Amino acid sequence: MNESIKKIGWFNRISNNGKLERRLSLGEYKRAESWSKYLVSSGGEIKAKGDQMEEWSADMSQLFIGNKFAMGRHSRIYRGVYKQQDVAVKLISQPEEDRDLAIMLEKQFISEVVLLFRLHHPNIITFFAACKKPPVFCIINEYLSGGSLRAYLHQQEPYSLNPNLVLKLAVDIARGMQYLHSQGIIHRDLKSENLLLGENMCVKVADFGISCLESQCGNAKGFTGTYRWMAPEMIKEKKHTKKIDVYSFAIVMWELLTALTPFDDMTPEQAAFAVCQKNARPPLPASCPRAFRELINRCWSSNPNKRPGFDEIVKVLEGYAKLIDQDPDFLATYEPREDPTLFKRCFRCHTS
Ligand SMILES: Nc1ncnc2c1ncn2[C@@H]1O[C@H](COP(=O)(O)OP(=O)(O)OP(=O)(O)O)[C@@H](O)[C@H]1O
Repeated sequence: MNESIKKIGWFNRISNNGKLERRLSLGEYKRAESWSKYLVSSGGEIKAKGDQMEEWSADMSQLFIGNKFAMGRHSRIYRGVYKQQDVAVKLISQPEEDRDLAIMLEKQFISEVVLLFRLHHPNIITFFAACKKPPVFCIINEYLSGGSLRAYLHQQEPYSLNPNLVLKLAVDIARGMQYLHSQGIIHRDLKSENLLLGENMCVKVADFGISCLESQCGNAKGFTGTYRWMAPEMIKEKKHTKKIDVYSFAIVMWELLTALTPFDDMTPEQAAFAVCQKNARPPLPASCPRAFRELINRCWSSNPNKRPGFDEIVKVLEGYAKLIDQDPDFLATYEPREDPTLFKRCFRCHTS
């Protein structure tokens, strides 16, 4: 047994009806050896167009599953080892009693796998493989030991993150989103819970369950994103564009600056109403550097056309990062109105 497998300690298995059974001890594991015999037996591969299926389908003889460490609304996430690498295994089980939900989860699974398969970027979670054995689906991604950005922020004192760290994290997120948009994909659920931390506080964008190709997104009717991070046009169920992710990015920047939950004195529905009807936004702290304040205010503008795209956001943030290299106090002392050329300078230092 290799070291990675020993590390995760316990091993689970899926029964013939697709249910995850109790953990196996190491002794039992030796008999079970891997998930292959449980998950692959009835040939539940992903049915997809073309040859992609072959490339996505997990080689189940190479998958070992350890402890559950997180849960989503309809999923459980386990540590695991796949082809000798640390992975997170997301198991989605379709409820027997709710056919509509079961169909929706299957659609989301297929869509997430199709999108993940084509994404390759240092700020996007790395996808390894997937398998489908209704009523259970699994997605195997790289394991990110830092957990979610939300969990990290909730361990910090409010307003305590160093602005330079805020900038570093924001640059990572913006680069991931810039790449995603360059691929024609809208994330539609960008929030700190769907941002994961890897080595050296590198942030990676994750959870593409409700993402879509911009050309195929349609309107947002029946949509299940998260209100506190959701752009007003999305809440109103109008046709939406990539700019909804820019709005959510502004809320994530607010989270970085405050380490709090947006609109935490309201229910999600009250927050949605306040955003749409009263143009409410979570209050930026007085300590917020002006460089961030200006960018955030543009990004969460109620008019999507006034929001910058991620190309511009990345350039601006990278420009700030370069200026910090020259002057570590740059963010504290930045006075934009007295220096109208700053944005241009930022662009120049990025491109030079
Ligand atoms: N690859 C990973 N590495 C480390 N932690 C992970 C990984 N994938 C997921 N997690 C953890 O599991 C949580 C839920 O994962 P994810 O958002 O992918 O599930 P989900 O079913 O789509 O959730 P929801 O539908 O509620 O948004 C994340 O917030 C994170 O804490």
